[in-house]
Amino acid sequence: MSIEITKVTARIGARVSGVDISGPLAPEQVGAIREALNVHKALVFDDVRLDDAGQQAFARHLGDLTTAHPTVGAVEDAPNVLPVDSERGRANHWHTDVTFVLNPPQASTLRSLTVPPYGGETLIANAAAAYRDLPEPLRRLADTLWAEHTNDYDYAVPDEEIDEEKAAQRAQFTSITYRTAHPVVRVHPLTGERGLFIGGFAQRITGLSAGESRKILDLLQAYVTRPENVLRHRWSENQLVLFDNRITQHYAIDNYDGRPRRLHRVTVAGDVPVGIEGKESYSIEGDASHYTPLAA
Ligand SMILES: O=C(O)CCC(=O)C(=O)O
Ligand SMILES: [Fe+2]
Repeated sequence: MSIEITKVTARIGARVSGVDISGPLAPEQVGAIREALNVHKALVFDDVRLDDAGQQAFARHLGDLTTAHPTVGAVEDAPNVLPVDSERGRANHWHTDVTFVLNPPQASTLRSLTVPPYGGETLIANAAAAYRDLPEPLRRLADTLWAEHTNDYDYAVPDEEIDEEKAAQRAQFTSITYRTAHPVVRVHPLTGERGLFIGGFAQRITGLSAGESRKILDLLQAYVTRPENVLRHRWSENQLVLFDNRITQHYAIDNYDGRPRRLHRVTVAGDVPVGIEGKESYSIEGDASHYTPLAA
């Protein structure tokens, strides 16, 4: 059996077959998966027979795991597994996972447990294609910018949707404030590819006012979310999606009428981002070393 990679769209996403990720993997198989991830940014594995331990073991092939989340609790008896449950909040905003810490996860895995009968797709965008799409003057501007990412910002939730439980979840999410400055254009450490590294936790462009920051971030973000740069993944049960968190953003569409939807997330610890001039991200507030070991 040899690994087969089949593109899902021109710019992002591929299905991987010919490898059983529930068992031990040979170094060549891990190498082929890593290579496919570098090229396609998001990989879909169908009919996986994994439990939490198996998902953790698979993710560990790519590096050390983070604990489930800096501030949100793990699945019982699985400290590296974050429950992604429609009951516990919905990630229907564009983001890159946990970019408010100094070394955000390099990769995320999502495994489907319960899939709603309709809707509930995950959008995943290629932030490198977005960077390449920028007209030259905007690319030159982006190259010079840094952004502050934080978990503590003004999440817009309509008042009628705030109930006690949601307020408690929000309080837990922001129970420790993190703030980190990252380059707006990040160089991928394995491929040298440049990508826009912004997303929902990027709230402020260093040196600009909040209002100016919003305009610049919105302008750049529009290139990330261009339909050509986005994979719309429709879940079926027992799938695993692996995406490169260094060079993508994602969005969980809230279009399933509150029907049950449950995924489990395991993330792989990442490196400290580096900008095009070799300068590293720096922490402004909050030490997340308990959450994510610094990957070598
Ligand atoms: O529910 C999804 O499809 C994605 C959830 C998400 O963004 C996350 O867990 O990081
Ligand atoms: Fe996410």
